[in-house]
Amino acid sequence: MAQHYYTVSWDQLHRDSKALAWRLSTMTPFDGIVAITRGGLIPAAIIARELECRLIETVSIVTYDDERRGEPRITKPPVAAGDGTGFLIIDDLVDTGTTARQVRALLPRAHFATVYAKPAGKELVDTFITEVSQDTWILFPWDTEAQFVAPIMRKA
Ligand SMILES: O=P(O)(O)OC[C@H]1O[C@H](OP(=O)(O)OP(=O)(O)O)[C@H](O)[C@@H]1O
Ligand SMILES: Nc1nc2[nH]cnc2c(=O)[nH]1
Ligand SMILES: [Mg+2]
Repeated sequence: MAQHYYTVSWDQLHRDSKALAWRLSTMTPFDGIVAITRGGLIPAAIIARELECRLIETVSIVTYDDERRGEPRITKPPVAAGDGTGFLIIDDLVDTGTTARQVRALLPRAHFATVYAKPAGKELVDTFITEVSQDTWILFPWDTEAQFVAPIMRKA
């Protein structure tokens, strides 16, 4: 289990994804975006809007079951991105780099960007915005919901 949690709100995810779009805007135009599902879908939608890119391809890769990492399985390869030339790959984060390695092998010539990155995987991506420590688990807005929390004194 992770030592720390880093909770990302919808608002923060939007802001961080937009910051990534600003950085990528100096590298445009891209012919299309490849979103790594599922986590890359929402960042990819935000970035596609900012870069005025209307061609979105997907690659489906399953590596985790909650916080447990397994063997990566490609359940849908990209079909319209060739070797990746001119394409931008978007994922929510890179952690160990397992997913990134698989996708890079499929699309070696694409530009790879993530919103968040951990040290073990950050060398595998070309551009990212925010780094968190390796022992931190990022909780995305789709992983969480607001709920009652007991007062500090009651918990003690
Ligand atoms: O660098 P890694 O150690 O490979 O971890 C990063 C990957 O893990 C998560 O995907 P996950 O497999 O949980 O699937 P999901 O996107 O469908 O939630 C995340 O969205 C990245 O794609
Ligand atoms: N939600 C989430 N999925 C991950 N997959 C690999 N690392 C992480 C993480 O920190 N958060
Ligand atoms: Mg993913």
